[in-house]
Amino acid sequence: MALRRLPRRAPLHSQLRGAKPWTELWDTPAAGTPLQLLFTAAGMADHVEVRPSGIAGAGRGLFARKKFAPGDVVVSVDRPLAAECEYDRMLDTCSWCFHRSITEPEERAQAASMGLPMGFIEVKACSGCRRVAYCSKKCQSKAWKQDHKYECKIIGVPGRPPLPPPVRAVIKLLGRLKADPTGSSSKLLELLTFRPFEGGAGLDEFERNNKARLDDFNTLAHAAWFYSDKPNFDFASGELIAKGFLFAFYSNQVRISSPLDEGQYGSCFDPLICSANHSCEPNAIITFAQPRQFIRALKPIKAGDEVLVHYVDISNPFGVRQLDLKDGYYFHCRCPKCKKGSRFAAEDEFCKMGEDLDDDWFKLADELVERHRDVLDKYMVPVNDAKAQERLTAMQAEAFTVAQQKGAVSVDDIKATLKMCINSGMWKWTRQPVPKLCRNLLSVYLANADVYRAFRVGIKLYFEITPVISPQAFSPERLILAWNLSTVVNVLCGPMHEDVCNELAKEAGIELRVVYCGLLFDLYDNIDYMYDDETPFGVLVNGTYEQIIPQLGYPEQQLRDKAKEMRPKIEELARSISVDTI
Ligand SMILES: C[S@@+](CC[C@H](N)C(=O)[O-])C[C@H]1O[C@@H](n2cnc3c(N)ncnc32)[C@H](O)[C@@H]1O
Repeated sequence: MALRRLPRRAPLHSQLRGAKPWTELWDTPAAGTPLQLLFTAAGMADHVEVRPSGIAGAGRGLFARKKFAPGDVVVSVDRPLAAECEYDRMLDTCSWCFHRSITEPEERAQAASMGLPMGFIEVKACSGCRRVAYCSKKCQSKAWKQDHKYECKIIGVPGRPPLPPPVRAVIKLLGRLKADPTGSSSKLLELLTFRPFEGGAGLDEFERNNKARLDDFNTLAHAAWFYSDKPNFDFASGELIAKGFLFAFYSNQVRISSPLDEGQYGSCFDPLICSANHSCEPNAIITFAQPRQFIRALKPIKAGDEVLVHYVDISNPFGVRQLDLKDGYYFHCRCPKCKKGSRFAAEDEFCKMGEDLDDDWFKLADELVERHRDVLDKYMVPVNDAKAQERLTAMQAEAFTVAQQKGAVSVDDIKATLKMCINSGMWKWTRQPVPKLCRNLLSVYLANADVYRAFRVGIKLYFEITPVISPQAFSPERLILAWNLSTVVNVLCGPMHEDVCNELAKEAGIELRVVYCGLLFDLYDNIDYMYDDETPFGVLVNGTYEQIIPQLGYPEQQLRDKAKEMRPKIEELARSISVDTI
């Protein structure tokens, strides 16, 4: 971050002292019940309501007012209130609708030939700032009208380093509030009632626990306020409001990504969506459909049930989930599952008791204890024997460090870590980070166009691992994996890989074309629960299905029966793939 460090300021709690408490500010009759205005504006008042959460200490939560079946849309917003592109996406992704465009000609032609939207979309930089881009005049004009006008001159200053996405979000929110401090924009102040900020208490807690981060945070909030021409408001100091907005964005932001692309396009914050609390056993999920954002039911939800989503990967063991929530969202999870602790959950189980680690692994484990001493707390595995606990914890730290490493990781490093987990006899294939390591291996094989190996790890993931960690067949993980695997199998069915097809048919009785159809059926039957026909992924899946299946010259039911018959064979092949042959 290339921002100049600004002069130290008094701690937030002392600035707040003597000021009107935040809660009082928003309790004026004009403000209405916090969040009610936003709900009414979005027309969701009949579907959901906000009231005290069933999770102790979690503040408010989102509750269903009617019943929802799996896949139903519980909440829908046309575009999140604040949504910003990542630094490296600002010139290839539309800053309004978040469709990405591929700029490299060869890659673009390939994407277009596969029917992928990023092969057709073209973005143009804003002629004012040249820092952000749009895919159409319509998107540009919507963005300008809503809030780009407040940041265009600020971010376009020649030589000024790009501002972090949350700072840009705050500049725009301040601009909106400044332009209309008492009118409809005043409802933006409801953002300050969000946990963990709620009246500045979250910031005070932040200061107690993480002083260094608070300094950075104050610097960024000051920068947003300063660049916005230091606005002030009758009801509170502009800089405090900037802090509140920044904290609300930082601690509640949701990643913007696309199922058709790896990586992150941006981050967003929407008060309606963000009123749902986290659970490690959620009944709903947040999805993004460029630029619409939804909460969709994962399980049946009854009227009166709290709608709970996941903020972090819930297939991780208890300790890792708790830390991810603490680091990313600044709270300790007190969902019903976490209240029971770590001992009984499937994702925390090892194949054997920690004390039963084979002697052969002691030397490696002791080396890892030294290497990961600083993070042992984070990966702690509770075991009765202290030495066994330290060793298993260090192995878990090593496995997660490799699995979460950013940037290029070699196939050898991933495989060595997988071997440690599986050959030590401690990990199941479904215990994290083994699934993550397999997914990383799949990405590397795909990037290297190593189609056969991608197929092997892909079927291991799709037919053996993911059904356990993502039980709903329409979960994004399952659908995305089905799509990736279907493209791999389709390539293997081509003339270049005839030998592979023949060998699989001869050795295992597996017909790859039938496997391909089976994957298309899985996708077609489940896609609507998560991505409707207006989303790029929905269009792609439905379009591929409608083009391919009728061409095959068999009645659809006959193809479905054949795919069903083939399934146990491919599942058996998946199970037979060992850590040495993956
Ligand atoms: C996106 S907001 C959700 C709305 C929030 N409960 C409110 O009252 O504004 C996230 C905040 O809710 C609280 N929260 C959400 N899920 C929680 C959980 N499982 N356990 C404890 N607190 C939770 C935390 O304070 C967290 O920072």
